[in-house]
Amino acid sequence: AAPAEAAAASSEPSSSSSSSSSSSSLSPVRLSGSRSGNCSALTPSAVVPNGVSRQITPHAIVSDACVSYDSLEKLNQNVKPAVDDLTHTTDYFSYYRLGLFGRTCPFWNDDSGLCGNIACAVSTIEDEADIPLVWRAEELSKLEGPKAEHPGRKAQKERPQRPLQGSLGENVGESCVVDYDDEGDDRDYCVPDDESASAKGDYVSLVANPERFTGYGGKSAQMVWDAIYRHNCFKKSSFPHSAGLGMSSVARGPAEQDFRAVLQSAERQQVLDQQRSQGIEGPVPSSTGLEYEDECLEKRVFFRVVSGMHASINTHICWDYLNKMTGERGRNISCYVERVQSHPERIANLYFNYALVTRAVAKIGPHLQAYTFCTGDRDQDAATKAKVAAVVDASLKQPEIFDESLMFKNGEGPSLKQEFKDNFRNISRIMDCTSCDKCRLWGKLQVAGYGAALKVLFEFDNGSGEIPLLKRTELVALFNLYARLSNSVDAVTQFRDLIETHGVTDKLIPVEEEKLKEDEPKALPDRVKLPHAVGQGQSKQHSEAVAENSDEWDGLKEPSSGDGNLTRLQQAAKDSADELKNVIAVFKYVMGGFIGFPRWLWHASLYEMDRAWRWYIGLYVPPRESYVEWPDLEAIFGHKPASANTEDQAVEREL
Ligand SMILES: Cc1cc2nc3c(=O)[nH]c(=O)nc-3n(C[C@H](O)[C@H](O)[C@H](O)COP(=O)(O)OP(=O)(O)OC[C@H]3O[C@@H](n4cnc5c(N)ncnc54)[C@H](O)[C@@H]3O)c2cc1C
Repeated sequence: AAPAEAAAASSEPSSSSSSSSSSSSLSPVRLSGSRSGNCSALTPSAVVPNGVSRQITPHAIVSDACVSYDSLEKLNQNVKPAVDDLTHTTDYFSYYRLGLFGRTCPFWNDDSGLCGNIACAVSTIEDEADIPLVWRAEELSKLEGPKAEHPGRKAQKERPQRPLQGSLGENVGESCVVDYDDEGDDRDYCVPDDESASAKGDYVSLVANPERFTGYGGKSAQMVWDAIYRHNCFKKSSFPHSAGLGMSSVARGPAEQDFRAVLQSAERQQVLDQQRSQGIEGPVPSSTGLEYEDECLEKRVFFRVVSGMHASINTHICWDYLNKMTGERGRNISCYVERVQSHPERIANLYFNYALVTRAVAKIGPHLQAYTFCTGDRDQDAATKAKVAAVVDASLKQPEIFDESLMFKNGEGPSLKQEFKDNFRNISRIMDCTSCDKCRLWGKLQVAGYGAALKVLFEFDNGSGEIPLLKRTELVALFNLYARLSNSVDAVTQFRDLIETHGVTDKLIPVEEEKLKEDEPKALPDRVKLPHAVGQGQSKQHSEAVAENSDEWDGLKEPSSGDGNLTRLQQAAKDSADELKNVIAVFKYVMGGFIGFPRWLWHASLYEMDRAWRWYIGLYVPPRESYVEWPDLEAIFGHKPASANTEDQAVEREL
């Protein structure tokens, strides 16, 4: 993707070239160039020579948008808590329906082992034989949490409130989750028309499957990225000045186009492989046109969206990285520096995407007031609506952010609009070649999210008063994409601070306490935490969870070569911290008792004397106010300790 990246770099404003290449690429992100901040001032930017990565300063305007980097970071301080809350705590936005399984990679033959076969991804990275099973790429790639099949029309009709019959969990508001559109949204917007329409998709939990390091990589991942960057070219007819390697005629149907693309891609891949085997770095044979700096706004935007998505995924991988030998999770600074920070144009593209999606959310937001999120649960519906409104309010704090009205207007612009859309559909199909379920989930969701954002930006006219019709899947994808980008922007700012504190290091920076708690159920089953984790009324679910996790734990219990020691040490340290908290709580309680006792004794004595006097003179005697009771352990500890619950004790004994 080197030439394409150079093209992205070229879209940085040229006004501050003096600050460019000299500064260290390892220094905190510096963004360069400046612009008036007025969207209407947008012009195609000057071209810089291949390979020149400009440094950028915080006050610079993000190219092709109309907002500075630091304004976006400030905006994100409001957006992040709201969008995290929305995507983590509402049923509507935390489950996603998509066709994940049974799809074949339309670009390579699965038999070749290059795609669709998990083994190819695993075998090409480091030798995994020495790695405990739970940390191998194959395991890390698997989807976790509940999964439900899309119910047929009959089930939807017969059980409108419980069409999924509790398969996602008893407390899930199913009317907030089920997508009543049987056509499947991903097919509608992001997958070409000739795709098999048989699968109706599954519902998966986005919260149980966070986007983070999975170990997926090697040739399979490389081919997918290569395909994304090189297959999705704009037709030659739209590029009068583009490279001569493009398609010579316009194919009739999507399948025919794909076929041609596959043939072309195979040829290009051959040349690329040859170049790589000879150690030649440089322009890949491609028909993107970008290497020849076909720099109309639309084509730049298309590339920037893809590159920004790639940068966001890589930022999350480095942010939530796993050392597969020790099971330690943490921030991987050198990974981030290598993959993202040392390429300022990738950061620029990431921020550009953030601006673009913010604009889409702000544009559609007011229309969502009329939207019903959960047909069968009024409370959840109201709560979801309020949380969506909070995100939209936050996004509106920066009114001038991206001016979509400048796109698809001049020159070849209008003819590019359909291609833009088709290319996104194509990218969605390429995602089926990702042989890692979790990566495919997030890859597809994000592409669908960009598809929805582009639809909002370019299909709906602000002035017309027309209400944009987004389907459930598109809305869920859009807001979860926004949450991903918001987390990436936040991670970029936090990595900047980490680099200042730790320098560029290979050592993982531990994830703070809160994050560890989220991760524990995967890394350390509940059985380990039983005495602390069991709360009131949880015993049944708890014992089920223990049963479910016990296999996983068995894999970790007696690691053959000391693997997992660090994780258990972390757990031991956490247990000690919990105990210390309990001791402090008891200490405070006892000391509070001592201090309050004289006062209490004085009041109780006066009260009792008053009662005695009343009894003596024959007046009404009020009931006694003082009595002896056991301390309320829940109030002291903030939860009911396991030992106080006999049912839970039984579970403990069983184990
Ligand atoms: C759809 C998809 C989703 C994925 N999700 C995950 C995931 O959730 N967790 C996980 O651990 N792994 C995931 N991966 C794998 C991950 O993206 C990398 O491919 C893998 O970590 C190997 O990284 P790499 O350093 O070889 O370079 P890659 O990230 O594979 O990059 C390949 C080439 O693309 C170019 N490039 C890199 N970044 C950019 C950019 N921002 N803009 C332009 N060009 C760029 C570079 O020239 C690079 O050499 C996913 C892969 C795909 C295709």
